[in-house]
Amino acid sequence: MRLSQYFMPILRDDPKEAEIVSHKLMLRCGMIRQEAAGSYSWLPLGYRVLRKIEQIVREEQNRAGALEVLMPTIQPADLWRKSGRYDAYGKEMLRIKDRHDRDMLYGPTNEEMITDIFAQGVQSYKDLPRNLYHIQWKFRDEVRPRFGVMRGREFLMKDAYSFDLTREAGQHSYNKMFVSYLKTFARMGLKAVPMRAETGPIGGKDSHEFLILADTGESEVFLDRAFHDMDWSTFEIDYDNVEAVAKVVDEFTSKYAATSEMHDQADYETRVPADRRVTGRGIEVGHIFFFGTKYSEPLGAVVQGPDGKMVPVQSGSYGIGVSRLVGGIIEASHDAAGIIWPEPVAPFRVGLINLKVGDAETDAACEKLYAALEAKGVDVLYDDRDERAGAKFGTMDLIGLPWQVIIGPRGLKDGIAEVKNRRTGERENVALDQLLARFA
Ligand SMILES: Nc1ncnc2c1ncn2[C@@H]1O[C@H](COS(=O)(=O)NC(=O)[C@@H](N)CS)[C@@H](O)[C@H]1O
Repeated sequence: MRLSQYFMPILRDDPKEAEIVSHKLMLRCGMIRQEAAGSYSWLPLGYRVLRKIEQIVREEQNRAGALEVLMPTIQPADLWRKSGRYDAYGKEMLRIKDRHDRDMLYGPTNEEMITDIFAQGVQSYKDLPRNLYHIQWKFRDEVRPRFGVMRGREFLMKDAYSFDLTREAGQHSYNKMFVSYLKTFARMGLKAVPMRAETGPIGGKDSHEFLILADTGESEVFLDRAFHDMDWSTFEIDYDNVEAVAKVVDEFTSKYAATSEMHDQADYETRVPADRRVTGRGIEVGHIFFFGTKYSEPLGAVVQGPDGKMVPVQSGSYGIGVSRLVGGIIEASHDAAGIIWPEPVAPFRVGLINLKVGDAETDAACEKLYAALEAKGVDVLYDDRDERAGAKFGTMDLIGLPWQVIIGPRGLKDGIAEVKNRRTGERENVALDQLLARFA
């Protein structure tokens, strides 16, 4: 992509309404624009990141055996009346009427709808287990939307729903989602620590939330430093191996980690030696629940068991804040100059900087590399604007692409370009004919 042809309205200064760094940087980089309280347009640079995060979530859900569907954002109120949540959900629910005066709502979540879909599609225990998920916009009329996309009113969520015959089988479905979350967040360069959690309006009694540590997190967390020493980005897992999956869950739940709502100081001091106690703040990027027959019973999601009797299925629901993650990753990965994108979610992998637009040799060298990178499918943003070098460096550091390739007349004399690693700041001179191999 040529920057001279892109749409990336950079702001020079921190917008006054932004309080936390991710909100400031997303506005300054022209990634989003606020349309209403808690509701944003995703501009090209931000939308590329959102789609990359969504795709990683999708791949790991599919790998865990979940099946992707897509349900509407607007739901009939009747389903919610059956479960009793229509009134219970409170003011967060955006209630609307259609032209025939029918009660409808903008879905804050989809337990009722997916259970109804499942109920009509499955009659026998032989069709279990199943896990259906979608990645869809939600609306929650938060009393105080803030921190940009972190606590929005319209936000993108992956929500998955599992269906099993027995509580024990349901536990394996829950455990598979637990493990898939560890892998999902690790692929984004995050260590999202699983913590026992409250179940709130979703219900049930088993629940874990996954938090990334960041000073601006809304949750206060207490954990064992041992988590930091674990590397969970590489482990492979056979999701069909019930014991192996349960073992990973045990490994991650045997260490102490709790938000303030669930924290027990005495237990903390007993289980975690003083030098390993870490407290801080965390951003909840995922939350999983097991709630048994809470929805299958009122919605009549029953199957014929092996003994011929009809039983309500055992269910859980599993959410990831896809749009929240864009802000969350910035909170966990930035410096004074701007964002530092982990490569798997970066909007572009390479920022190509032409230090002297108009200089024939420099233009030619940049065009050649740009075309070669594009031809190899490398996401490259080519800053071909007629701007001062300093401004170009500032912009590239601000938007946080993982790699910068800097080409100018001086370097060309020696047949080299400068390659800068945005995360480490390391600079390296690379021969022009070696550049493509570095990235392709
Ligand atoms: N107001 C919000 N803005 C942005 N992300 C949000 C918001 N509320 C929740 N999320 C994200 O969505 C995830 C799941 O939301 S939740 O309420 O915990 N869970 C559910 O809604 C269940 N139905 C899971 S399928 C949260 O972990 C959080 O990352």
